[in-house]
Amino acid sequence: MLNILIVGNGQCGNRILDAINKEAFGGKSKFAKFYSQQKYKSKVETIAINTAINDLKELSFTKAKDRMHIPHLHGVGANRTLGKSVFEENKSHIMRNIEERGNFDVGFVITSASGGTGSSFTPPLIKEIKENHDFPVYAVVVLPFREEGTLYLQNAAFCLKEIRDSGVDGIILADNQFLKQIGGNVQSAYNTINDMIARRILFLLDALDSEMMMVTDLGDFKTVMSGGAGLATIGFYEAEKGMNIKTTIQKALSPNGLLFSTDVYKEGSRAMVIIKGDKSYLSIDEISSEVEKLSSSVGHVFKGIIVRKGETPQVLVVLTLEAAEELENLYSVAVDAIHQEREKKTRVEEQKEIDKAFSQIDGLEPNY
Ligand SMILES: Nc1nc2c(ncn2[C@@H]2O[C@H](COP(=O)(O)OP(=O)(O)OP(=O)(O)O)[C@@H](O)[C@H]2O)c(=O)[nH]1
Repeated sequence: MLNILIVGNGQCGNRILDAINKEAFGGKSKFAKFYSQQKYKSKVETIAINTAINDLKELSFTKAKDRMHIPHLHGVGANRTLGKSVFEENKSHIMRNIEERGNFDVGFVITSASGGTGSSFTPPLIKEIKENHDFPVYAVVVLPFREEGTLYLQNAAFCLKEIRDSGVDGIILADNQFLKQIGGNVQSAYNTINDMIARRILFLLDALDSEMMMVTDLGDFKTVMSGGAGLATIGFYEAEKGMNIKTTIQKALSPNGLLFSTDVYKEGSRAMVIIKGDKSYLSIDEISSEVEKLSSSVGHVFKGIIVRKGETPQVLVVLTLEAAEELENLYSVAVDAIHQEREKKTRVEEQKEIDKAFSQIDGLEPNY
């Protein structure tokens, strides 16, 4: 049995964590958390951390003991410099909360890259965990819609770089912009995206702690995640009626299944393909031919099969990337955003000249 830590930082991280708890408690009901046992086979500890109390109150499936409020007005308003100093002031308190929960085999920290709290807490939190413990820690990072504004774009660029430099064992990317194809209004898109991420993480946990027909384990996951440029994404697909396993694997690797825009066959570095379902669907020949196709272009592919009586086949692919064109695009828009913010700041400085002009009449009265 694995001991797993999942931390959700900031509003986005909190909500994805809540979606994980919703799935794990098997719950549609808001009250599920009060009486149900988690469905996890592993021992999973979840902690939602936020500076904004209202974001924590909004959670429906995360127990009160798993919500950690770091008082700072109503969030840090997308200001990462402020966020970092709030983390520093509360670091020992946060680490104590984690440490009181025992030892872990693996940890996940979930955040948006672009807000204030999550994006500034996550890099130093991972650094702190890595310096004091020896379990692998993976970041699950949500990238912003590109039209959300310059502050969010510049935050995303700096946050990702800092997470990479934090000692993290790998970054799993999910991109709101790419996933917005799902449609609907923002709130329902968020819920759908959060459920998609939650489902993939729970499938992964299930697979890492399963007795499979063909085994993949935490060691294989670590090897996959250490490949490529330290970046990864996850694909998933549940077979539709009559769909064979070959097509289901292809769909998991296509834009239909991935959390981040990538051409798997061009940008992939290592992969882990896990197939779950009733034995009758699992044609070993079809599975092998698809896995071989993938390994001929990405290099090593670990394969795991979990036989579950009566279950519709589902495929999960963890894929590390050696290149990421979409991330390069994001950085080039972010650089423009950083320049825009800098110019704006200079303009504001110039406006201080206006203040100087006004101040010339301080203390004077009009004479008529
Ligand atoms: N997928 C997804 N993205 C979200 C959700 N909520 C917010 N975001 C995205 O997260 C980014 C904003 O970050 P938040 O997590 O809200 O900010 P925070 O970390 O709480 O920081 P502050 O509010 O600035 O203190 C934006 O890019 C949003 O699009 C959510 O529930 N799901």
